[in-house]
Amino acid sequence: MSKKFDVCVVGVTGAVGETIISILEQRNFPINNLYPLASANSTGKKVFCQSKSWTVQDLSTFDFSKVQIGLFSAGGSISEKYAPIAAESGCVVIDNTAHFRRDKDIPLVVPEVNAHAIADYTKRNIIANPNCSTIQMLVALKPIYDMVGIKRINVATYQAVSGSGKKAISELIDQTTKLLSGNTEVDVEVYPKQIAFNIIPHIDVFQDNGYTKEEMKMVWETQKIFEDEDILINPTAVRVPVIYGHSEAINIETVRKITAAEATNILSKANGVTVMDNREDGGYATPFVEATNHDDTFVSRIREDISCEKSLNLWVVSDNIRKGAALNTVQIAEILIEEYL
Ligand SMILES: NC(=O)C1=CN([C@@H]2O[C@H](COP(=O)(O)OP(=O)(O)OC[C@H]3O[C@@H](n4cnc5c(N)ncnc54)[C@H](OP(=O)(O)O)[C@@H]3O)[C@@H](O)[C@H]2O)C=CC1
Ligand SMILES: N[C@@H](CC(=O)OP(=O)(O)O)C(=O)O
Repeated sequence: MSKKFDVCVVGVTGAVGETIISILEQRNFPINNLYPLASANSTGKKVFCQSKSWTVQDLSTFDFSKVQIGLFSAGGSISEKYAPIAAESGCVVIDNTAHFRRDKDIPLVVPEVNAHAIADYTKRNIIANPNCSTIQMLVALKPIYDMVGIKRINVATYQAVSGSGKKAISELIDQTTKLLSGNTEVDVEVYPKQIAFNIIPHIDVFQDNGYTKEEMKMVWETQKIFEDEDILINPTAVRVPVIYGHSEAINIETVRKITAAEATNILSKANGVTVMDNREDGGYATPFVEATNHDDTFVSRIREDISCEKSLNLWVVSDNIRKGAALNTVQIAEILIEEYL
C-alpha cells in the first residue's frame, strides 16, 4: 500500500500503548505522522517508531483533525470524553476500553472472528476492541462454533497482572521481592489483597448477580461478536501472579458432537491459532514461556469431556497485552485502511 496515514496513539506511555507502538513498527503500518498522546505529566517524552523520534503531547490539547486514525488505550473515562471529539473531527477511533463495547451502533471486532463488522464503523466513527479474555477465547472457539455449533461455554480465567497496567506489574514485583527478602508485610494498592504468592478470584467490580464485570463482559461481548444472543457463557475470572499471558480453562457444550481429533484438526488450520497438544510432560502451552510476545493464541489439552457427551475441554493461552489488546487493535486498523479508508 502506498497511501500513508496520520495516526495518534492515546495512552502511549502505558503497557498497551507501548506495545501498540512496537507492533506498528514490527508490522510496518503505513504511518505518515505519528502523534503519541498521554497525560500532561508525560509531555515531552520521546517515542521511537519507524526510525523516527516522536514527541509525546498532552491529549487534552490535541487537535484530532490532524489524524485519520486514533488508537485509544488510556481508560474508559478518557475514551468517553475524547473518542467522540476525535470521531467528530473525522478520525476513526479504535478504542481498547470497555466504554463503547455494548453500544449497538459500535462494532466490536476480533479480526479472525467477525472482521465484516468493521463496515459499521461509519455509524459513529468508533470501533471497539473487545476484552482481552474474550478475544483469546473467541479466536479459539470460532472454528468449532462454525463447524458444530456451541450452546454453552464454561470458562475459568487465570489472568496476568499486566492486564491491570504498569502499576500492577510493579506491585507484583515489589511484593515478591519484599517477601523473598524476609519481609512479612507488603503494600497492597492495586488489588484488594496481596497478589504475590496468591490468587484473587475477583476482576473488575461486582455486579448485582454476583458475577464480576470482567465475567459479564465475557458474556455480553461473546454474544455480540458471535451475533448469537442464545449462546450461554458461565465465566469465573481470576487474577494470578503471572506478569504476561492470560490462560483459560474452557469447557464447551456443542450442538453436534465433535471429537478431540476433529477439533485438533480444525484448530490446526485456523487463523491466529497454534495448537500445542502433545499428551506428555511439557506438551502444552503456558502463558509466559509460549504465549508472551507471540501473536497467536495457543490451544492445548484438547479432550472430550468424560462427564458429558457433546462436550469438549480446552486450555487456551495468549499474550493479553498483544492479542488481547494492542495487536487486535492494529489488526483492525490494517483492515480498516485496506478495505475502507
Ligand atoms: N482490550 C483489553 O482487554 C484491554 C484494554 N485495556 C484498556 O487500556 C487502558 C490502558 O491500559 P494500560 O496500558 O494497561 O494502562 P497503564 O496504566 O499502563 O497506562 C495508562 C495510560 O493512560 C494514560 N493516561 C492516564 N490518564 C490520562 C489522562 N488523564 N489523559 C491522557 N492520558 C492518560 C497514561 O499516561 P501517563 O503515563 O501520562 O499517565 C498511560 O499512557 C485500560 O484502562 C483499559 O481501558 C488494557 C488492557 C487490556
Ligand atoms: N480487565 C482486563 C484488562 C482490561 O483492561 O480489560 P477491559 O478493557 O475489558 O476493561 C484484565 O484485568 O486483565
